[in-house]
Amino acid sequence: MLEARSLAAIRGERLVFRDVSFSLASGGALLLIGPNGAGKSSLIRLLAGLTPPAAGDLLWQGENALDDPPSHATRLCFVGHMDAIKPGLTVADNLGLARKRTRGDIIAALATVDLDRFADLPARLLSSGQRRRLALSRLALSDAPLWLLDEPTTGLDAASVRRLERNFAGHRARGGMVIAATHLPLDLPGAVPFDLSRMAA
Ligand SMILES: Nc1ncnc2c1ncn2[C@@H]1O[C@H](COP(=O)(O)OP(=O)(O)OP(=O)(O)O)[C@@H](O)[C@H]1O
Repeated sequence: MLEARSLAAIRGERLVFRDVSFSLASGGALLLIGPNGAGKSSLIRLLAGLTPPAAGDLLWQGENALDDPPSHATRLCFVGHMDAIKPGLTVADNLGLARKRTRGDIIAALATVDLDRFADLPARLLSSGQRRRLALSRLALSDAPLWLLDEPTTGLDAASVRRLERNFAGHRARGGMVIAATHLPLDLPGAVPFDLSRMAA
């Protein structure tokens, strides 16, 4: 169970949102919505432990999640809106960077985004949508229960969006959780839409 209690975020000198509270159980999903600047990315980064909250608490199984950042990092997989891809490496080697992976694991992860046939291509040759798919393939290599995604479908074609939705459904069926910030329609059955514009400070 992930629980946010009265979270607030300051970016620069400005209080972006306050009083953000929600809880998410195993298998659950939350869709962060709101206009540009509402604080969706700021909240995702806060949930990922990348920036500290200005106020409030984040709990994981009832314990303060941010007291121990390395442990928090092991329970989540964050895919930001920047793709964080090394253009000089092959598609497959981009996935082998974080931890030692078998070639089989990497190809299987690439197959979840239909990029396996590009495994040995230099990543700089990928199109923008393909780069996005490569970034998203990291989800399949992660054992983390909490997936945090910032604008995951930007630049994806319709088939890739459907594939990602199936990957989300599979993760949730295995007890995982998905939190995604998006401006685009995303089929996350049963997801609670969370409108950050209501939380503007
Ligand atoms: N590093 C930063 N320094 C100062 N201000 C920042 C920083 N990052 C974000 N902000 C400000 O915080 C506010 C919220 O930004 P954020 O990126 O969280 O919004 P968002 O809802 O994700 O927007 P978008 O829909 O455009 O992606 C904005 O006013 C932005 O200018």
